[in-house]
Amino acid sequence: MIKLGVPSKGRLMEKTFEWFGNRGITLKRSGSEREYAGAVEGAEGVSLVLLSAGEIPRELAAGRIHLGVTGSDLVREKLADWDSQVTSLAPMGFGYADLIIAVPDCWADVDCLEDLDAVAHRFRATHGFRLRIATKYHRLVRDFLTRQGVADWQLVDSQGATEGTIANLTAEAIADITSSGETLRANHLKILSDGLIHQSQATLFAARAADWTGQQGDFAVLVHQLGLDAAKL
Ligand SMILES: Nc1ncnc2c1ncn2[C@@H]1O[C@H](COP(=O)(O)OP(=O)(O)OP(=O)(O)O)[C@@H](O)[C@H]1O
Ligand SMILES: O=P(O)(O)OC[C@H]1O[C@H](OP(=O)(O)OP(=O)(O)O)[C@H](O)[C@@H]1O
Repeated sequence: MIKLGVPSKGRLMEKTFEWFGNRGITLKRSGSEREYAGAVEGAEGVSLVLLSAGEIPRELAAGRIHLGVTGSDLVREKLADWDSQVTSLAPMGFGYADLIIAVPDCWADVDCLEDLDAVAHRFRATHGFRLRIATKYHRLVRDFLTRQGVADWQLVDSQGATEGTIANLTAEAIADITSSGETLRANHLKILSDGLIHQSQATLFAARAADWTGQQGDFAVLVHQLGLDAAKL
């Protein structure tokens, strides 16, 4: 069987079911409301595995699932050298979110990364420690700031309510995803003009490490059914 990993709850799950449904494949949760079992109708040799969106990158990398739907941000964050481990088969047109760097609105002289670099330098000289950026996207933020030549910062881990860390005095800046911008506005934060790290959306990925032996026939049919460009595979 081709194992397809799909987010187990919320809008990502609903939109994923809709995306496959529009292509003639019915995915559904089977069993009770709280049971994480799934069923597939309309595609031969495909089984459904319901997983946390955040765990799907690791399951793909380990080859425990052949295909998986999750945010492109999560794959880049959780997998070192992600494109050597998975192939991106199709952006799915939902689950849009931007990973950005934001600072307090009241930092009138900080609008871009160059300003942040200058402030971070002064901050370290004044306070004796590096300016703190709260995030759960450690790999993506570290790589981005290093590439952009910003120095004198440190990352502090925040697994949720990240925009609140500044008011709580545990960070000076944040890096988090935003979609409507409401949370940033409510917490009096502004995005740096060149602070966009990644534009994420739900994406269908294939695992390079999965055992594809004997799955090629069913996979070829699935690729056709989903309208994927076979030449890209
Ligand atoms: N407004 C939003 N808030 C949170 N995540 C969003 C939003 N818009 C899109 N996303 C995307 O949804 C994905 C995160 O989904 P979700 O929070 O269900 O994952 P998770 O961290 O595995 O959750 P859990 O561990 O609670 O199961 C990310 O790829 C993220 O970019
Ligand atoms: O731009 P917006 O539409 O306001 O959305 C962005 C917010 O949504 C996410 O939080 P989530 O609700 O997943 O909770 P979290 O604090 O646990 O990350 C994200 O971490 C932001 O806080």
